[in-house]
Amino acid sequence: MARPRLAPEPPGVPARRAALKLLDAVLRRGLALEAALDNAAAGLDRREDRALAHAIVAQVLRRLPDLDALIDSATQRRLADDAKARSVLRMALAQVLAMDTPPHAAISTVLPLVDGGPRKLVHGVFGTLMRGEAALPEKTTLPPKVAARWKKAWGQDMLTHAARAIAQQPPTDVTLRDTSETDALATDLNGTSLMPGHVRLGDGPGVTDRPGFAEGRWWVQDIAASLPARIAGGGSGRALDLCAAPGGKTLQLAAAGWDVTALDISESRLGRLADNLERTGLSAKAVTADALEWEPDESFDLVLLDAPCSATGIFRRHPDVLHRVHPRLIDEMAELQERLLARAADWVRPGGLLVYATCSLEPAEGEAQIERFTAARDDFAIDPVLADELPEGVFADKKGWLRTLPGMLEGEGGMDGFFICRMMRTR
Ligand SMILES: C[S@@+](CC[C@H](N)C(=O)[O-])C[C@H]1O[C@@H](n2cnc3c(N)ncnc32)[C@H](O)[C@@H]1O
Repeated sequence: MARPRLAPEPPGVPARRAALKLLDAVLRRGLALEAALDNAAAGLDRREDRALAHAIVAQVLRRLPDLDALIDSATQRRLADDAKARSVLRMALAQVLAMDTPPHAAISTVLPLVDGGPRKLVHGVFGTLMRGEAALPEKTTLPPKVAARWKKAWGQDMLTHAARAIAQQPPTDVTLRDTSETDALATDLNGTSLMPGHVRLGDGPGVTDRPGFAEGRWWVQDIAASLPARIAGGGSGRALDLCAAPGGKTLQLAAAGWDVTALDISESRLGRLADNLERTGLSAKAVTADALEWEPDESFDLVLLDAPCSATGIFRRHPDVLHRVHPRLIDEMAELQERLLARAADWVRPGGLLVYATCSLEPAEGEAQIERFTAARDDFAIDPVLADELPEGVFADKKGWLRTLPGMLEGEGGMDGFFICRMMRTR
């Protein structure tokens, strides 16, 4: 017997249904936003719906404590953190208060998600907040545990900058294959350059439709993420890019003249690296392996270890890290980094360079690693990062390493949080 056909959902509802699934995957199951997207959006036919689901959830994650405070102000009994009613209210409010969605569109597309459940409650709370002209506070509230951790590490000022940064969409930076094209491409891309070989995109079409993309004259990479390979310098020797995929730093090293071996444990991420090499016409030898087990045949003139980390430094682009990264994960990552660093160091030839980097705002994944490493290895010395290797307004620490924080380049749109240290093997 033929099954009865389900009536199609009203327009706008499938994207919200996917958003609800995605929000749950991040907040309850602790998955990364990007990693959970394919599964959450599997039933969607239209690319626009997938992008909308992602945008709604990213916006909720940016403003979660402030959205929850509004919801709590309009409920007599506090809704549980993981209550469906709270989730759909977060989504509807984020759309009205931060995405310019008209209130009737925001609420009518989430109510079907609580059919047979707390529909009346959701409608009532939303109505109360709209009638009261609810607004998000000017100053964004960071999740309390993150704020406490970062305040201890970096002080109150950093929190103010981080709160400002999370409320905004970060700019898109690109790194150029050929530094001599900086002025020409800054003009073509309607952007501004903060250092040779860098352009911050201005208004214009989507990234892949911009001049020079198809010919591989540049790739997307935050200016902070471009600094580890920049300070590795140009070279004609052998470079090992350890933990290389999807390959932003491999491309930089290859463009700077290094003979690059790019190693990563993830075959699928190395597939993206292969695509990037093809588009840019650059070359590198790709190796799929676990760096904790692999052994090279010879040593390298340069080893760049862009280690796996908590990724809290890229919270502007991946706001999920603010809600799913916990001290235990940071400790696990720090332990892995320590093991990777010890192996990476052994593969540097005497006189060669080791660059260690993480896109983390946690000292355990940066400063503490290098303090411990240099105390244990007297065959390595920090090779201080110099002012003329950095964009104007960004300075190295007096210990010679570079720590980028929210607030740096703030007037120009900010930069991601990174820790970078260059060391030389002395013997
Ligand atoms: C921060 S990302 C690298 C980003 C990359 N360097 C770039 O610039 O595009 C860290 C990478 O480490 C890889 N990774 C994690 N554990 C690894 C291991 N044991 N051996 C090799 N690669 C590993 C992950 O697959 C991931 O691609």
